[in-house]
Amino acid sequence: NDTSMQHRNLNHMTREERFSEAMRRTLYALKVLLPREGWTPVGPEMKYLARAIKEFTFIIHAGVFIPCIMSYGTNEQIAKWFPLAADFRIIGTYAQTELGHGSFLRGLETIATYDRANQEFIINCPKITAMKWWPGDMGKSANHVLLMAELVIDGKKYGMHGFMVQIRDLTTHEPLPGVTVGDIGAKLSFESVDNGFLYLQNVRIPRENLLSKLSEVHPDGTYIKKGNQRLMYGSMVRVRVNLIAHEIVMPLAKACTIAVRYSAVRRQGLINPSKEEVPVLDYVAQQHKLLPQVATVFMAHFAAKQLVKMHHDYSLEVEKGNTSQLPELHALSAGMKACLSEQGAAGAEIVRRACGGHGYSCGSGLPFIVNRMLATCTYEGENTVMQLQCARYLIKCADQAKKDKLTGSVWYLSDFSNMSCTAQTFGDLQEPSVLVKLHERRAKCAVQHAGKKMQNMVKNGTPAHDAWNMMATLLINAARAHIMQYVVGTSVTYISELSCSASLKKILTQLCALYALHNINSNCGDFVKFGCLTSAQCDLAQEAEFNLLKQLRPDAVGIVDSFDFTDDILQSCLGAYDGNVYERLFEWAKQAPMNKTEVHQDSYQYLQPYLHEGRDVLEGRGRNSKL
Ligand SMILES: CCCCCCCCCC/C=C\C/C=C/C(=O)SCCNC(=O)CCNC(=O)[C@H](O)C(C)(C)COP(=O)(O)OP(=O)(O)OC[C@H]1O[C@@H](n2cnc3c(N)ncnc32)[C@H](O)[C@@H]1OP(=O)(O)O
Ligand SMILES: Cc1cc2nc3c(=O)[nH]c(=O)nc-3n(C[C@H](O)[C@H](O)[C@H](O)COP(=O)(O)OP(=O)(O)OC[C@H]3O[C@@H](n4cnc5c(N)ncnc54)[C@H](O)[C@@H]3O)c2cc1C
Repeated sequence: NDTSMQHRNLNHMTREERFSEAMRRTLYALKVLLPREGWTPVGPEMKYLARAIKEFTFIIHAGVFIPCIMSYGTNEQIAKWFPLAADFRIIGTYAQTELGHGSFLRGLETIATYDRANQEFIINCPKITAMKWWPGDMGKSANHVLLMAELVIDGKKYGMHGFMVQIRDLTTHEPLPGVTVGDIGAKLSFESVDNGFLYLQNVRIPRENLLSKLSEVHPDGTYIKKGNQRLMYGSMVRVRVNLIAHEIVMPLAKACTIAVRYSAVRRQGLINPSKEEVPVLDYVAQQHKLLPQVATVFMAHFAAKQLVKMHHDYSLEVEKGNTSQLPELHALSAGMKACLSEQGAAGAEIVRRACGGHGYSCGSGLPFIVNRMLATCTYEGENTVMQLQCARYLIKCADQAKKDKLTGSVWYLSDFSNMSCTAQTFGDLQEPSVLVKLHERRAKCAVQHAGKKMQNMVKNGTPAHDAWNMMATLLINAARAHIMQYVVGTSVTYISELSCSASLKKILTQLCALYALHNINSNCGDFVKFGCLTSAQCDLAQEAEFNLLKQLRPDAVGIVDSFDFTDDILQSCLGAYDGNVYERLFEWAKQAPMNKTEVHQDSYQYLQPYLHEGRDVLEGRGRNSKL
């Protein structure tokens, strides 16, 4: 109810207005509104905030830069920089991606050369492709960066390390000497974020600015490794784990709320010619578009909770020096981020399109969501690259499964029990345990299939790296299959252990079955090819899905209402709680800047001569048409 937090209509603002407004609102919320325990904003307001604010600033400052200080800094460095960053007295970003490289980190070109005489690092972008490009909050906001650069001592390269680099003056906010920095320009989304470019030329920083939890450089230039160097990639794992809830589950839930509510209001066409026009939600085709996406919200939410717990447990172990869980966590987080962002972004577009013409209007609130979700397929690890990382781990585990009993998320690779499906009715295929087994079997076969193909190629003389490249599509499919069995399996377990009313558990179980069956029916080629289902059972799987659509239709609006988004959060003429779609659309359009005058003078000047000629002809004064 705080008017300072109410959204102005984003679609009627310029990019610079949105950038400025997001910064005002973010600082107001985080520094004025929210109670805090040290850095952490606490209380129910924080949860509301994560749902409420459509456009944050300082996402990277808060979500990446500060956690990196904690992950890569020594206690002294944390004591120095954390309080400043936590209180926004320095604004930072995570500057890793370059103009020439984003996925292949070993190809990064920015270098930090140790100057022993002055005990400093000299930072350089040796050529244009080395310029940092994309980091959020970097173009106009940040005055510091956590710069990921190649450490060089006496001509020897030591790989990517993290350096704290000040880029703007703390009084004037002007770029410091040797720093060229700015905004990279208009993007598909994230209009309020100043993703930036950063060109560094002979910028000197003290030796103490190398974040030294995992390695350090002594004054004489001696390099000391202090831990598992893979932890240098830890920031990316943490963001991948956390972004699923924030940037995939939440936006998809908003999109589904809008589309389902609108579909319950929008009447278009007839089912029974003798009856009145129906709400489009009564069309099974519409249910088939919307309800599996609603189910995805819940299943992705449950799986993400499990992954967050796994990351938390791993973090506690790392504090004790045990990094043994890192390979599995990296593979799972990379795969989950890639597969759920792929599903989420596609799902948001499916439900947008299901709203017809008004779904194409920014007044629906849907284009904002769709465009923003598209970015999740690219940032924090481009999806293909992440799926291949996941597949790399699965192939290794499949080899190990031949001699060891595996545990964790890959346990099923060493399960050699009979997994044939005995389903005789579509009801059998709605059973959670049957659906879990089907997904495990499909994943196991997909991993083994990809591995076998590569082994055969290598046996026939193909170099391993070429076999890997040529089988990439199979490997990506194996990664997707692995994640799907993880999502279905964790969701079934989560729901079974949930203490809630029987009616709620029934709905959640139906949604879980719908999610699993929709995945089976969308990938039935795999399920038949790997002998998981017969062709007749595939028919039953389709019947099972259609039956669930029918069962869930009466509760569809109630289910999305349970996400509890206010109208101010949704900012949607189609998804407002009162369902007054047409009045809201008309009111919204009238507020558009284009309508602030009845005649648009700038364009009228071009039209005027022709209109006056037309007027004269119609009033009998003018010459006949030139044509
Ligand atoms: C307040 C809450 C906030 C919540 C968050 C909300 C976020 C909101 C939205 C934010 C918006 C934008 C943020 C975006 C930020 C960015 O995009 S930051 C930049 C992200 N960039 C990347 O992800 C780069 C991807 N590339 C890589 O990670 C590596 O290049 C790649 C892994 C692809 C290859 O690594 P290499 O070392 O070259 O080679 P490889 O041989 O494949 O791997 C070697 C070895 O290392 C293991 N490995 C790789 N990565 C990791 C890792 N991250 N952790 C652990 N281990 C890793 C790999 O498995 C291999 O192991 P093996 O045993 O030899 O098999
Ligand atoms: C909105 C947004 C915010 C961002 N914020 C930040 C930030 O704050 N900090 C930061 O450092 N970066 C940030 N980034 C950059 C982001 O991390 C990179 O864009 C991302 O890692 C992808 O790398 P790339 O752009 O080099 O794509 P590329 O890797 O060049 O991708 C191009 C194509 O090559 C393919 N490809 C690449 N490598 C392989 C491979 N090994 N095998 C098969 N195919 C391959 C990809 O699949 C893709 O199809 C942001 C990006 C966006 C869009």
